[in-house]
Amino acid sequence: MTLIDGRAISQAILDTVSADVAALRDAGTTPTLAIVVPTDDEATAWYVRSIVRTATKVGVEARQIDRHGITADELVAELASLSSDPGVHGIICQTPLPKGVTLDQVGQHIAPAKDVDGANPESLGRLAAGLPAFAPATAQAVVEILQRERTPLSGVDLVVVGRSNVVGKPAALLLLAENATVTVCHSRTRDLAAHTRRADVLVAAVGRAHMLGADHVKPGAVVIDVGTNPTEDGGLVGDVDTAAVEPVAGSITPVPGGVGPVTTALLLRNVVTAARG
Ligand SMILES: Nc1nc(=O)c2c([nH]1)NC[C@@H]1CN(c3ccc(C(=O)N[C@@H](CCC(=O)O)C(=O)O)cc3)C=[N+]21
Repeated sequence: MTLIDGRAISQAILDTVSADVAALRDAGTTPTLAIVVPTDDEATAWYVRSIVRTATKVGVEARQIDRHGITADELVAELASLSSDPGVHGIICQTPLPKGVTLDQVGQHIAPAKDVDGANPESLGRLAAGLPAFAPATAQAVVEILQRERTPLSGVDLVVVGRSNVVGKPAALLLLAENATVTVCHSRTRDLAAHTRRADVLVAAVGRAHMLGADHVKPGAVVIDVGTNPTEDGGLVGDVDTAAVEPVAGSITPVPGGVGPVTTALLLRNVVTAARG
């Protein structure tokens, strides 16, 4: 069993991003990411700090816009204003959103050219149609890890557990584009284990701590654990019970140290892509 090193993959991506940022800066453009923070949620605050820290390291300017408890109308106005600001290349609006506000509602006000976390439904539609678009960074991270681990994808049985617009659905679309035979399972799926046990590649994106155990995994399978579920003692666990699955799987991404760091690196890579225009 191999533990996949997400931090090393993240660093490799960031090395390329750093060089690309330096070239853009030499040409007179400072890649700039606007981070709209509509919540004072602690996990979100951690993620925002981590984006700002990593952005600073690679030379991307991170503009943090704290708007705790913002209304839907105000958020729409903020996103529209950033969309037309020529000094801003990428926009991410952190979730969770204030009560009564949904990402579907506000995401459409992020210009697709700046939609570096794939929040605009138009970006998801373009992805489905095979047109150039930004996918949510977490969904991209799943594919990037599999490619860097040289996991064959063409024709393989691949199961995604979870169908959210931010992870499961876009990950399934990206993996379909890699010619995997993709099955999407979800909360209404009958006999989940019967599906997941057939998977050469298993992607867990449900958001429930340790939901998948040894019984769900095919011997030798590659397991990508997207879950970042906070524990009572302030730690973080995945959707997969890693200790239980270790003797069965061929390789697995740990939590922490797996998909999370790669997500942040790809968000910044997307900002560079957006800044190139
Ligand atoms: N619009 C939007 N897009 C997001 O992608 C998004 C969001 N909102 N809201 C919050 C969640 C959370 N999230 C994480 C990303 C990286 C780590 C990460 O890198 N975690 C480290 C360790 C953290 C620790 O040890 O506490 C790791 O997994 O190794 C965690 C969580 C992205 N989110």
